[in-house]
Amino acid sequence: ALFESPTSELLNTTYDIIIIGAGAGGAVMANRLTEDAGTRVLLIEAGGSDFMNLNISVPGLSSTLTHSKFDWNITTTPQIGLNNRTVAYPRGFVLGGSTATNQMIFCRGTKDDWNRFANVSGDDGWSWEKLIPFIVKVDNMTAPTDGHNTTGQFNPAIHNNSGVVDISVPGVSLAIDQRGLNASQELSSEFPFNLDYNSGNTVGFSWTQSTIHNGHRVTSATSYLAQAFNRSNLDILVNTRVTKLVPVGKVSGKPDLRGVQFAQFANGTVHTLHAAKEVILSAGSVKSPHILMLSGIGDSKHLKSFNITPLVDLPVIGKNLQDHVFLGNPWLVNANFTLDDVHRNATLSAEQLELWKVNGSGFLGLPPTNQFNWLRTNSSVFSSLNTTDPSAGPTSANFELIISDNFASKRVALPATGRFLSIVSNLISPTSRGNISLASADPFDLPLVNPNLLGTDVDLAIMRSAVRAARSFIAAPAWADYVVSEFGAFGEAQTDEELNAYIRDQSDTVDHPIGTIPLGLGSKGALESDLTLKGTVGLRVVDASAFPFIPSGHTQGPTYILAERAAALVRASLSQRPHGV
Ligand SMILES: Cc1cc2nc3c(=O)[nH]c(=O)nc-3n(C[C@H](O)[C@H](O)[C@H](O)COP(=O)(O)OP(=O)(O)OC[C@H]3O[C@@H](n4cnc5c(N)ncnc54)[C@H](O)[C@@H]3O)c2cc1C
Repeated sequence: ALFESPTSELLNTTYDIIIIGAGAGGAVMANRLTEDAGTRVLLIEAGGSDFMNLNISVPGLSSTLTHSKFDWNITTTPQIGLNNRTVAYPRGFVLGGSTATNQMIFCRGTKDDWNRFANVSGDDGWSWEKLIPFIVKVDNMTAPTDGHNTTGQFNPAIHNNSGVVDISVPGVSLAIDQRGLNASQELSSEFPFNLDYNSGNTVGFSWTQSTIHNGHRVTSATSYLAQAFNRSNLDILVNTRVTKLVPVGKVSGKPDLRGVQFAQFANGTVHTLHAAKEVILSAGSVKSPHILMLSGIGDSKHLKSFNITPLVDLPVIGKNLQDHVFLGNPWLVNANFTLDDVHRNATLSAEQLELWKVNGSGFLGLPPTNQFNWLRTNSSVFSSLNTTDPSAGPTSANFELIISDNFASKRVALPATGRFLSIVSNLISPTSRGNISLASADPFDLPLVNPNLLGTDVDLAIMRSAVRAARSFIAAPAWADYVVSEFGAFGEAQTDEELNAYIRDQSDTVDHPIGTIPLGLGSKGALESDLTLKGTVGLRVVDASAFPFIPSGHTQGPTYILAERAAALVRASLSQRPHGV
């Protein structure tokens, strides 16, 4: 059942499992663990239950979600790599978490990404090969909204048709799509066509796959949670923030963290529930480490400076934050329509919304891009800096080029006139590491978020290669009669120094934080390979904070996959101890 507040019925129930956070990780866990009718689960979500809100459902309205009631409204600390600018750091605050507010691109990660996780965790179960049964449990490839023939746009052989999350290739074709394909053919050694970037090897030019079905956004709430809503062994409590984990005792000298405290408002009543079997922390890469720190788990010195009594000293918590970097590069184009028209013209956009309401068709049902390139930086860039390639291996890109039929910038507003083509350069295998730290000991205060975007010279060099590659792609004959000129500050940036200044001035986040409670052996890892928190019992972390390295793709798919295996691990461990912990 769904609870908008903690009623006495809920407070008097004994739950086997308490899950904190209903995003990508938490929703998978809630679904898979309640498949066993004998397991009683409580899912606690800080945000509300309005996950079918129009602004969430319509893909083309996703830009309205940042700074809305569906957002945690976080701003970063000043970013040294961005000339000390602060940037918005959106995180979903609703059933579905960030899957309800994201840009819907669906990636699985690569063979090398997952094999690296297997290496650093010492567990072959995280390798690509071993994960295939879990990978295919996630996505369900569906027909695009316009029903077009999708031959040559993805490889059906590697997709399941019975996964939980509906995905599709773009449902409306754009005038630039054919030019993109032609450019990849004309420059095939630099931008080779890749039939399916979700094969384990992303490298090349591909059609996008998105969490969109019939023009509607698909979230972890409309997929994993919707399947489980009516199960009598699942309760969902919304509008409620977990403030702290509390030990219920000790097992072999380790704190047993099955106690969960929560409240609806700052200074509101604090309730405590104890899970009979396990607590699953899935509050995402910003809030999961925050909750641990509030509970005395993290870098003891840091915690003591806020008068929090340390419980477990795990200095790595909050410190391995990694994120992708966004930079929109715009060209003025010679076209009589681009998506800029929909963004600028209120009448046209209202017409498109009416069309969408009929059957999900029209431009508002599109993902932010129909095609992209995933590319590797020339190794000479790394040798000239006396360093090695930071990507996980040859199947992983160093950067992504997102082809957008509009002015795509997080820094500069859409100009009043002109039509645009943008290539967003996305630094996909960064070396910078940032951190999450406490701003205060008050659980209703947000933590300090420092993703340290472009914090290293290597990252800046990869970004320069990404801007230069965008220019090479647009130099293909396919664009010759379409592109007029580079626009604004982009056009001025040619030398290395000019490029550095442009990149630092215009870059932003791609909203993919990971790694703040990483899997890994030794002091580099906070989690054992089964995702239990080191030095404790009764607690697992199942969300994007568990990745030791950032996947070289967008992060919702890898989080779903991680959670599918996590659910199998929890179920196996529950079946071995049916009568208690
Ligand atoms: C604007 C934006 C664009 C993105 N674009 C893409 C994209 O195109 N493709 C892609 O693959 N990924 C994208 N992502 C990233 C992707 O959505 C995340 O990687 C993924 O959702 C992470 O899952 P998670 O379970 O770790 O966290 P989340 O999905 O963020 O879920 C965490 C949940 O925990 C809840 N929570 C937090 N604290 C508490 C608390 N104290 N008590 C109770 N509940 C709590 C939150 O409200 C939230 O619902 C984007 C993200 C954003 C924000």
